[in-house]
Amino acid sequence: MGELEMVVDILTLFPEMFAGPFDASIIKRAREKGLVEINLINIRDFSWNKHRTVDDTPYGGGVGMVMAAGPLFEAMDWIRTRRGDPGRIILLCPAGRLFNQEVAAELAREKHLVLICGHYEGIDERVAEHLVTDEISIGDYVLTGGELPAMVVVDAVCRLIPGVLGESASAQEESFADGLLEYPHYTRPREYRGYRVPEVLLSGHHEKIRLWRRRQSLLRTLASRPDLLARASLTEEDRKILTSVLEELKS
Ligand SMILES: c1cc(-c2cnc[nH]2)ccn1
Repeated sequence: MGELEMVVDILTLFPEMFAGPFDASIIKRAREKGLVEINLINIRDFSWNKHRTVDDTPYGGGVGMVMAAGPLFEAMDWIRTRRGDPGRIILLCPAGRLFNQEVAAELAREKHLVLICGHYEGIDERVAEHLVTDEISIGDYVLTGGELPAMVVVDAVCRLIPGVLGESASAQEESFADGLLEYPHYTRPREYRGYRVPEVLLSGHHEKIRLWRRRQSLLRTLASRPDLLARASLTEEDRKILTSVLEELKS
């Protein structure tokens, strides 16, 4: 068993939604290795009534229901008694800080995360004001709730935890840690329906292959995500490659 690197407590109304993504592949292996512990906590278990409701009508009137603060505060009390104060208490919501690789790396440094999956028209504001430490959005679209965003965050964060990815994958991680888009990948056969693999990849010339791949990453990033290029950590070699690419485009 590996040393426990991360505990993730997920507060949700639909724990059953998480069966699947966390019971397969890399996250499953990380849990089996004891590197990551993921606990699904049903907010309804902290309901204030025997009907297990956790929402109520909005003060000030209006349509829809609001998720009550009480059950969420009491679920946090329960988590604290079991495991002490979490490093972050994250509310998944459209108004949150946009999630990206940088945020994933920041969260991966924590030992204990709590993710709150909201529902209904909204959550009592006292949760955002007095309970959570971070609000995170996975993009500018409204979903049925915070569960899918929670799965995205857990996936992106857990894969950064030491030991979760295999040696080769984590080595690859290093090469893309500089924020460029990936170079194209090919595997057998050398030709498929007339589509051939680039000759350089068949040459066995490792230095040429490395340069070709780096050039492809820079070209792809320039073409599709110039914003990433502006933020990427480029080497002197990269700048020379980009200069030659731009010269070629001009000619
Ligand atoms: C995070 C949460 C959400 C969301 C939560 N509830 C409805 N949409 C959307 C995007 N990122």
